[in-house]
Amino acid sequence: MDLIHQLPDRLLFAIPKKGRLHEHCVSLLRGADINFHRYNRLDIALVKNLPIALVFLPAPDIAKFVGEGNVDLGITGQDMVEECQVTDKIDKILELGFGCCKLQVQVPIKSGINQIEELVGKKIVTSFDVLASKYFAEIDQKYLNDEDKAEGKKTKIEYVSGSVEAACALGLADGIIDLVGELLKIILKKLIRSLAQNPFANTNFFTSLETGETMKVAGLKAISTVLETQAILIRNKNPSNPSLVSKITSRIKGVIAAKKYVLLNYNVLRDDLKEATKLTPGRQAPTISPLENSNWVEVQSMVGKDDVAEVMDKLEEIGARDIMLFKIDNCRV
Ligand SMILES: Nc1ncnc2c1ncn2[C@@H]1O[C@H](COP(=O)(O)OP(=O)(O)OP(=O)(O)O)[C@@H](O)[C@H]1O
Ligand SMILES: O=P(O)(O)OC[C@H]1O[C@H](OP(=O)(O)OP(=O)(O)O)[C@H](O)[C@@H]1O
Repeated sequence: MDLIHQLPDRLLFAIPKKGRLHEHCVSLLRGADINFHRYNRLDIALVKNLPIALVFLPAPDIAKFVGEGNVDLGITGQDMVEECQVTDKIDKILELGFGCCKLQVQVPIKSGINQIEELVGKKIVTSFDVLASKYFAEIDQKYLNDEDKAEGKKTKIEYVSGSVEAACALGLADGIIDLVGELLKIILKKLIRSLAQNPFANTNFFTSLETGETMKVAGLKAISTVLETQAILIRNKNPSNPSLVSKITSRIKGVIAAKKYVLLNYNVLRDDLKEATKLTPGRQAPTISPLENSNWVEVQSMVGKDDVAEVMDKLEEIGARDIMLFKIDNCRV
């Protein structure tokens, strides 16, 4: 298992070794047919079917290493790229649609604080000290009076590596800046739709999602948003193998698109075709095939998963028949 000597010819692709993004990344790689075996406790894995080595790193290090060119490609949060100040050193290839959350200024509900300016000159605890310092530098500039500015007064930012939400309760801070999970809008929409159809369904649905629960449990409320973030695929500006980077990118795009779309197939009277294809215009155009009975045609079209139930209802209303929905395992769009 001489991994180290096999690395020079391989593209280095970093993914988070743990935490919120790890499982999503592993399933994305599997979907893109990037096959690997990771030996227990090893943070490097060779990909069996492509000249790639996966490197499992903490999310902040991924931003830093891709920015500095030690690693060619990586998946991390947009927040990490900005906190590590490597925005100019990397190319952001793709938003991945998971790890969606907001970096927010939070205060104890009981503090009576409602406006960001009430925190000026006070103490903020965070793991995002770079972003927090930038954010409060502007707030201080706006709200501190000239006398305080002349005295060099400013909001104090203190770094902690985790469990930020405990800082106010422990008397360490007046406010914190921390991530707050955001329910994916798509999932929320779906849930509302499914509840409308069956009010007793899916009551445990929320427990598996990022929720904002930590903030609530810690007795905190958000008073301002510093940043909205999600997981992104990033590359160094000079990757070692640009064509392999393109290949991986288009495979990952395919996996993401496959998650977003389904394939609808239905029959409709020729006279109703125009109205039907308005509902299912497809990505380029729908495929239309004649049937033995010349009054009817068959239509095939990719439809956003999000809207498909509504589209099917409307197709039925205009007289479409034999409406079938197919899951897409993978695609190139
Ligand atoms: N609650 C959340 N909801 C959605 N995405 C999140 C959430 N918390 C963090 N993230 C995203 O995941 C990235 C990694 O955060 P995470 O806390 O999982 O990392 P970690 O510190 O490596 O893991 P751990 O907290 O297990 O030590 C963040 O930079 C952010 O982009
Ligand atoms: O809105 P929620 O879904 O409740 O998630 C928010 C929490 O998630 C992150 O921490 P994480 O749990 O990853 O652990 P950490 O405190 O060790 O960073 C973040 O720092 C919040 O504390």
